[in-house]
Amino acid sequence: MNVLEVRGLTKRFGGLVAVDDVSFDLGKGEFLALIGPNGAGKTTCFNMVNGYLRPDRGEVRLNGQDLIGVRPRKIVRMGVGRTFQITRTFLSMTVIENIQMALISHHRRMFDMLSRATRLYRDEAEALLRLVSMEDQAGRACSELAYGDLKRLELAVALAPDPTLLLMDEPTAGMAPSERVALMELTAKIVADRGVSVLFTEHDMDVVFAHAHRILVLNRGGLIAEGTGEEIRGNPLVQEVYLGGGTVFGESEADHA
Ligand SMILES: Nc1ncnc2c1ncn2[C@@H]1O[C@H](COP(=O)(O)OP(=O)(O)OP(=O)(O)O)[C@@H](O)[C@H]1O
Repeated sequence: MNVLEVRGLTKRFGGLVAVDDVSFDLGKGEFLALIGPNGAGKTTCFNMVNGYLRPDRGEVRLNGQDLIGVRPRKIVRMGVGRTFQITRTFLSMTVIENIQMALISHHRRMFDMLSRATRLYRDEAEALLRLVSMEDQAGRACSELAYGDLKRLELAVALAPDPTLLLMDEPTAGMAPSERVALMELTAKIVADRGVSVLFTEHDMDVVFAHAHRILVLNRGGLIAEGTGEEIRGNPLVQEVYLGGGTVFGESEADHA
């Protein structure tokens, strides 16, 4: 059975059809990229999968269970994780406290902000830190972390609820090209080891072609292509959309700098 099944997903904002009759499947352990120019509808698609937005039409099923109308928190409990930016509040905490907080929230326990020495889920948090090779940074304040380390921490936090599906919206945004490759290699290794499926959006085509098992291309809300990296690179419609946007496959952003 597919982990995720999306059928006829449609969302309008006033007169604009942001997502137009989009259908796709995501298999177990698959790394699926959702790409497209700015405004193509990628984030809107994500937000309908994780319950932040209700579609006007269409179906979303996780392991056969209908997700339409289910609240975002419940969707997380059903196994959909999402990398999210660590906010200002969380920056004031240490690395390990951030992961403990995610574990505590997942297990519906109360987090005692005043008791910094909390031992709750410490072992599990340390295991997650080892997964992203940050065990030596457990006691550091997040505000001191380098950007690449913060992204690795975000990945560990997203894995805390033990998701079967991980949604990653532009996971490498703001990173240097070399850091992007390292983060995606780490992500690919972890998700393969844990059998997690990943749906990710990404503007860096080098990252997409290096890691996606399959690629979906959105343009103006509609799915215009689906296939392997090779198929997508050779697709004339996709080339036209990207060439029109000034992006040439095979050139990294560094080439434009
Ligand atoms: N809440 C909203 N209200 C009105 N229009 C919206 C809203 N959210 C998104 N849109 C519009 O819907 C379209 C799709 O936006 P979306 O953010 O999903 O695209 P995207 O592919 O994620 O773009 P980007 O790559 O720039 O993040 C855009 O035209 C956007 O302006």
